[in-house]
Amino acid sequence: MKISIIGGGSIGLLFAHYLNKYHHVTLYVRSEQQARLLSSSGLIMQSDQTEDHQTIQADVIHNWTDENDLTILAVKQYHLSDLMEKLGSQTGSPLLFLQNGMGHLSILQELKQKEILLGVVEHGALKVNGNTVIHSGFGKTKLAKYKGSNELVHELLSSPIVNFSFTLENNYLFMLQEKLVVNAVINPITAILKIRNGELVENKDFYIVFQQMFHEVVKVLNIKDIDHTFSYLESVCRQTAANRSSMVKDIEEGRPTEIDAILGYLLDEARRKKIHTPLTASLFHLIKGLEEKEGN
Ligand SMILES: NC(=O)C1=CN([C@@H]2O[C@H](COP(=O)(O)OP(=O)(O)OC[C@H]3O[C@@H](n4cnc5c(N)ncnc54)[C@H](OP(=O)(O)O)[C@@H]3O)[C@@H](O)[C@H]2O)C=CC1
Ligand SMILES: CC(C)(CO)C(=O)C(=O)O
Repeated sequence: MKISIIGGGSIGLLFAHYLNKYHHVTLYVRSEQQARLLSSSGLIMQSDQTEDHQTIQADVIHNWTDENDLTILAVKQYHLSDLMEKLGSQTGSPLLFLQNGMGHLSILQELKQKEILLGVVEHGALKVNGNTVIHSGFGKTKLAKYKGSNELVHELLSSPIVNFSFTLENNYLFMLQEKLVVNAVINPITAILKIRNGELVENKDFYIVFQQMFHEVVKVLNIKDIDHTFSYLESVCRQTAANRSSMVKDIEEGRPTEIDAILGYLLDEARRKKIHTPLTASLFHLIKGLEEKEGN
């Protein structure tokens, strides 16, 4: 397949590395400098097991068109609004959105593309510089259809790429909600306390707040299988125990966080459903306050 990836950050570089092994990938980035670096020096992927260097096609976002089989959106939630005009001007090729949170659901309704997929990335990736990425956590990418046929999903599922598999989920809403629970509980609390993910389940007092937040979130999302969802949340927390969440890193590095698409989305839902969510509101404002204080 001819695949375009928009965004040369951690996830964009990771996806470009793996998909380029089996497909024809072009990476669209914001700066001329990064496009030149990738085109001239190639893309480097580092992990515990290996370091891999390959040539990659890269260009600036200005030159992106939908003359391809798939465009993958690998930017943060808060970057999407800037791309809407560009995505709206082309209506042909299918799109795959990989963002955490659920803020992007409302903008998908505005797009005319006939095929739209949603993805949940369970890998960990860390951009080192414009052409180097560390694959820090091995997982998989879950895909679900938002609209259109299943053909594209099956093409991706059948790409035999080592350490980079895709699975098909039946219901995009359940898929995004499950990840939202994880990000809504783990990210804000770890960012406020500046702790590793694992400390949430290791420290008995932090664990009380972890549970309280979980119960608020599942109530807003009207999740029925509470035991299964709590086990999933706890297992992610234990599997990523040594990690610092993306929100901790965003706050510390002075970048905006994805809090609007995570807790902001939940607060809107809570308001709409008239559900009282004092802890979600407090965590939301504490993160907003930290963003302001750290100049994010
Ligand atoms: N990193 C991870 O391990 C995981 C990330 N995710 C999710 O994946 C999404 C992407 O995250 P991540 O890759 O870490 O984020 P990064 O901040 O590392 O990368 C985002 C990239 O998007 C680029 N970008 C922004 N606007 C545009 C534009 N208009 N045109 C082209 N490029 C643009 C930025 O460019 P510039 O560098 O020029 O600013 C940046 O390189 C997020 O929603 C995140 O929550 C999910 C699971 C794991
Ligand atoms: C799963 C988790 C919490 C891993 O750190 C994550 O997705 C994040 O940090 O954004």
